[in-house]
Amino acid sequence: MNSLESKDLNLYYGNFHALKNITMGMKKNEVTAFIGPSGCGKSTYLRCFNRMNDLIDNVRIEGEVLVDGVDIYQKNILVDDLRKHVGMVFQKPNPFPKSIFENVAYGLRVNGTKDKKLIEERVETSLRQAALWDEVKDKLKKSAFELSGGQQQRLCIARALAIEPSVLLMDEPASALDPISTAKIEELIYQLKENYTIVIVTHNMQQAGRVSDYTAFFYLGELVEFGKTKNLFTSPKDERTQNYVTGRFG
Ligand SMILES: Nc1ncnc2c1ncn2[C@@H]1O[C@H](COP(=O)(O)OP(=O)(O)OP(=O)(O)O)[C@@H](O)[C@H]1O
Repeated sequence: MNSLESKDLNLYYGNFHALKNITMGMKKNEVTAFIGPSGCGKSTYLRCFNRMNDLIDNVRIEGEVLVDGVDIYQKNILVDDLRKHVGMVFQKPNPFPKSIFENVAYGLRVNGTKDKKLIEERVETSLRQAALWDEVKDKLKKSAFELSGGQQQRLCIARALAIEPSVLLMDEPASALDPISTAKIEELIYQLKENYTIVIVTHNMQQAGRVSDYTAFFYLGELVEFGKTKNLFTSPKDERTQNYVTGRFG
């Protein structure tokens, strides 16, 4: 079964038709990259899967969006529960003005976890999963703002992992980072896919090639092509995909 899926999905911002009849599915424990020129709808589509678009005025959605086979736009869906299941990491690291420890513990506390030992264990595990533990284990009480940009982004990943989602949506998670931090995030994505379904929006085609199993190419709100990353980059079927992946526009 697909972990994430949409059927005939259309999304409008007011009168603007931003996503046009998107039907596709993303498999469990695979990494899918969304590529395409600026404004083609990648982030909009990504945000459909944890209903982040609900926070934007004037959005209208038609069609179905399924997470583990469940239509997440049904009336009885609890959005907070959905977001526990489908975590998200944004383009710019956005740690809270709290200590490193409290940033990662935050979601657990909000969910009502009181067991101190459990929280400590989960914080350590999440920081290890995010490949940050060794760098911060001696300064967990320090402010998250004392970390570098790359460390802050891994902290945000640890924060997302702490509440044990099964899906991780990443919107250009490395675009604000230097090459070494970017490499760390890419390595991390590779390791995380064993346990998570990951979707990453990226402008960097080399990055899509390195980290993803499947790639979806979007253009002007349409899904133009979707397939195994290797095939999409080496033998694209659509001329627009070919022009984009060979750098002729975008
Ligand atoms: N809150 C909003 N209100 C109105 N229009 C929006 C809103 N957010 C996005 N759009 C429009 O929807 C289209 C898709 O935007 P989106 O951010 O999803 O594209 P993108 O492919 O992720 O772009 P980028 O690569 O630049 O981040 C764009 O034309 C954008 O201007």
